Amino acid sequence: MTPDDLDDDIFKGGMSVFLKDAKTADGRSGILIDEDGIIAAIGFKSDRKPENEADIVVEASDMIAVPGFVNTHTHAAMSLLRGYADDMHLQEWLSEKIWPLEAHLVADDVYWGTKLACMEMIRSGTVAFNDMYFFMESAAKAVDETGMKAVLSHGFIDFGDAEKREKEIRATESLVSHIKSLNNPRIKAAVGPHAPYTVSKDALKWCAGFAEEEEILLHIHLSETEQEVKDCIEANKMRPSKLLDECGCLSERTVAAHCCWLNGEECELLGKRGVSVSHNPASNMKLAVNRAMPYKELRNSGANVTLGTDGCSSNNNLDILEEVKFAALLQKFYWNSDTILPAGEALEMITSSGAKALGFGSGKIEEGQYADIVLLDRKTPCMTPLYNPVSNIIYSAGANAVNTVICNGRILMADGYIPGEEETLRKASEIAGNLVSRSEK
Ligand SMILES: C[C@H]1O[C@@H](n2cnc3c(N)ncnc32)[C@H](O)[C@@H]1O
Ligand SMILES: [Zn+2]
Repeated sequence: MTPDDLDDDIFKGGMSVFLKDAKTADGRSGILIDEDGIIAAIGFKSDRKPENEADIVVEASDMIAVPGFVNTHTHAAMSLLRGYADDMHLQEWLSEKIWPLEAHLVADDVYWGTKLACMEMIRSGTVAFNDMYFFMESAAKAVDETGMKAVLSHGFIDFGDAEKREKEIRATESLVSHIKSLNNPRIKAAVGPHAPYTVSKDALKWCAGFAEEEEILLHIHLSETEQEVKDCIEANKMRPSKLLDECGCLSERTVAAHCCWLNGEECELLGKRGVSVSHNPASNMKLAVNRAMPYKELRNSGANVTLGTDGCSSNNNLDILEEVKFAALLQKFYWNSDTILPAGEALEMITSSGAKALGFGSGKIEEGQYADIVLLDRKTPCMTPLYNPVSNIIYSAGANAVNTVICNGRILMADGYIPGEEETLRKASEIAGNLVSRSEK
């Protein structure tokens, strides 16, 4: 298949797809996806010819099929802020550059910023993400159009101000009811209290109660810096994880991002509550938070450890394959252990553990599951030779090895081509320029 041969109809979804001769990790060949987007069968002998049954046949003899990747912490529309403020101290970066600019955001910015982010994520094999930002109705529209899956939350920040709190409660309720009204299985709502240092205890309790009532996820930043831990102890006489627990914010529906400055007791607590943790190594290194997430303690405690990119202003891209290599390397470097976070576990972080955190199926290529599949081209330099596919995926593959991406059975990218990408790049550059000039007036 070459881009010239591609018929735009193949991107519409609702059709059966046969990935002819695509190899799975366990050595089976060929995957058949039905018109509802479900994996109907894996592994075909030469006497059975599903190409006669399927609406679309993808010639995939050079392809390795892996589960679609999951990014469990990002601020997608921050793609517009890529390169806007770098090499700064975290609190100054947020309060002097990012928040003043975000005050000028409008819904259209978030729509195009999220579309841009989706293009970038699809290019590195991501099918699902967990997003916390503003004007999330517009993010939902962007996600719907690109065909990805996402959990969307309004970034709730009240700084202890009762009036702000009421406004954030209304914004959260309205987003949740909007997303539920879409009735789209690919798009879910979550509650997004930004962090224990920006959200009051009353608001944290409200967020926990509302997430439980609505049976939706709670997405929060936790212990990214040492300073926020010190401030929390001073203000509340307890560490941030304990504070969140007292407010009811820790459960199996919680995704906590960063989690760098946790002590052993906190790791135990997160494990006991069944929290999902999102490790964000690139952002942590760039913002010099000075500690890596305690992977081993968290995993041993039973927490569900996953991976996120954070936003494009602290990363500065959304490439999950780059991120997963950073994760494996940072853990080894920081904890001075050559065996910590081996390739197989790193792959779980961006597939099955990520899917579990967001409630999007098993994150595996299995019959009966929604087809979330990435085809990696083995005929690229970074995939050659192929002694160990898992090793190549984690340590050598780049986004350039990602050839085809399928989400819920719908083809989002085929042979490196994503419909609508050109327009998105043009609009996003234009919108980003306008945003910055508005903020400078
Ligand atoms: C949802 C809110 O989170 C902010 N945000 C983006 N990156 C980080 C980070 N590393 N730490 C804390 N907050 C962050 C966004 O700028 C937005 O204001
Ligand atoms: Zn973040």
